[in-house]
Amino acid sequence: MTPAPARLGTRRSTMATTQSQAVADAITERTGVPVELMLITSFGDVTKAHLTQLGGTGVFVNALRDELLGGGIEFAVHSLKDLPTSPAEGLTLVAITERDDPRDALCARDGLKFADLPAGARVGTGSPRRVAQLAALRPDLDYVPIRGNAETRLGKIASGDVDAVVLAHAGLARVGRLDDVTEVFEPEQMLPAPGQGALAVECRTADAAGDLAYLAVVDHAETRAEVTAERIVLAELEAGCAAPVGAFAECRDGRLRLRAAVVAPDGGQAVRREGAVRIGDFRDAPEAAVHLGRELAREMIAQGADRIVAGAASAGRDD
Ligand SMILES: NCc1[nH]cc(CCC(=O)O)c1CC(=O)O
Repeated sequence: MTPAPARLGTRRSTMATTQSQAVADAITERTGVPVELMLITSFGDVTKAHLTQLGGTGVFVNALRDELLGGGIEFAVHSLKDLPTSPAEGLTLVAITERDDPRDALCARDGLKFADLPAGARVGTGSPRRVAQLAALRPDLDYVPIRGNAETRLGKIASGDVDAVVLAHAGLARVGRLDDVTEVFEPEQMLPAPGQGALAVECRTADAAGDLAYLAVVDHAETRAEVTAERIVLAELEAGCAAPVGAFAECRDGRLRLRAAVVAPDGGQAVRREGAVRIGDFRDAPEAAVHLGRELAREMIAQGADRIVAGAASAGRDD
């Protein structure tokens, strides 16, 4: 007997449907359960022009969560970095998938690298995290807010509105635009947003331990430990997705290494820290990740990171 299909709610954008379909395929392949994509239109999708004023990506997340709680879909796939750090009542992140390349990427005209951009060049990004870290490296460039999905933003290079844009490598991969990348930023230059590149599978809490427990087949323990540490830093700094906070953790050689930075909007002031813990047994990883993230955030606060976050709070949001 074929199991009943599970309904996966997704936004309509290319990035959303691509990542949802990839997760759907992985679930079907490993469990035999057919997954049906359900296209959900959110308020944010019909009022794109004013997304920054609406409160960033929250509107997209909320539309899917409303469908989950209302029973219209069984599960949803979100870009983890778009999810607030506080848990949603009645819902559970039943899986965190193995993350794609977590780094940010530069797409510039004429194949230019970041160092090749002439002084005064216009770089399109509305993300305070990206602007602050880039300004710390190149204060001579002009960082301009930009709206729309990845394809729209890349179009502004072709039209001459901007000389370059900075986007997540993972997102560019999902919309098939990696050919536009002229440089990938290493974590030493720019730390990604907490959770960047990872996808979160969310369902009703009652189903997570019951009928939909099989969704956990796409969970990836290393990624979960990494993004847990990163998101704890964000939560401890009481910073939302609009804050100039970069955090990047890596599981390697039995260790979990975490690097984080809080940078003032003009790049002038910064608090950067790194730390690591040995992880003997992967079952202990989530606890070790929480501890590592918390300690690092506290050290950063002691160095004034919370004041930089508060000072940047009036800036726009768009990561
Ligand atoms: N807020 C938009 C958003 N949410 C997730 C991604 C990229 C994919 C990812 O990080 O998983 C992007 C685009 C971008 O930042 O360039």
